Amino acid sequence: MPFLCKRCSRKAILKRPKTGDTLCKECFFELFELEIHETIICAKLFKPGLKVAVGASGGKDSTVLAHVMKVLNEKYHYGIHLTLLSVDEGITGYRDDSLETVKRNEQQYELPLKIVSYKDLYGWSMDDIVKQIGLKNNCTFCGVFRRQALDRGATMTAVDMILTGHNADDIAETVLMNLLRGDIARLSRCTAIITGAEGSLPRAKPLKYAYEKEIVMYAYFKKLDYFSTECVYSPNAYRGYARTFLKDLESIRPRCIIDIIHSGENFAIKSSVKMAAQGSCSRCGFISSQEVCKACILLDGLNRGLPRLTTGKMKKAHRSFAQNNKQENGEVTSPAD
Ligand SMILES: Nc1ncnc2c1ncn2[C@@H]1O[C@H](COP(=O)(O)OP(=O)(O)OP(=O)(O)O)[C@@H](O)[C@H]1O
Repeated sequence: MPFLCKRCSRKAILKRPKTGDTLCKECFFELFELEIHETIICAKLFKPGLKVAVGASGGKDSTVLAHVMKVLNEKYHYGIHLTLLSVDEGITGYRDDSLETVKRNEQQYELPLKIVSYKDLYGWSMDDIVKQIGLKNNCTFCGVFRRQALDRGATMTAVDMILTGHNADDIAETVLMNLLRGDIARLSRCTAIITGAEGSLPRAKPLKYAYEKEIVMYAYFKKLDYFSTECVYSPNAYRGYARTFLKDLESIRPRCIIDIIHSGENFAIKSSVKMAAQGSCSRCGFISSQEVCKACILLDGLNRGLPRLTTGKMKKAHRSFAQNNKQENGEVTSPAD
């Protein structure tokens, strides 16, 4: 006997990873989109007229996000102006191919696309950086530069908010990683649906409760055009451990992903714990919790031929930056003078 859809009694074609319910394709699409809509409404993410950029990498998450945002904006009349924003990190054989996908998405979804590149913004592509520093630690440069490049691209196109395709699995992994590292500051903000609202460009994660497996199913059944290759410059090893652990937990108890996110949301941090205040970088003006942001410190290390200095202890890198800055401004004389 065929399985029937739990909602409408038509023939079911899938079992929802999140709940175990058997569903037909139409009910799955409806529920998947409705849950994202409810996440958006509960968090009061949008006001009519808001200019919103979807951080579009061409991968499954951001492609599904762009598609669903377009559907929901029309269906529920959010009144927001959607665009696509891509960062070209300059990774041959990876980002060049995925950007081709984003360019097709631009046509398919009729959304304007802006691409910013590391080469233009920083003078270095990831291919250049890896040539300089090798494969170890290159993710540090890529992650820090990408974060800022999205802010820079958003400023250039005058958008009010950036959406990223972080999904429930990503967030649960991040909770686990921050717990294991004892990083209270990040733990306190990694489950927030919206971050950076004070003084900097807000970023939101509408897929925060969407399971990765369901995102893949949605993309597959909707026949969305996305790019599915891993970065050629090695995955983030530490996240890999958290991912494997989470997948093992999920195979025993699928709810564990949502449970970990809810636990993260309910952490109470003592008011006496000192948190770094977010301000702006004295050099580039973009968001920073230090006087000079990490992107400027990393770039300074690259430009001075000392990139490894900046992948060790950040205090040392900040000291070296300050010393070099003083010398450049003639405030101190070097021992050779
Ligand atoms: N090069 C990029 N340009 C624009 N946005 C990006 C880029 N890389 C990542 N993002 C944004 O950050 C989110 C998380 O990226 P990450 O690479 O950690 O995850 P992912 O699971 O591979 O996402 P995706 O499937 O969308 O590629 C993406 O969904 C996207 O919104």
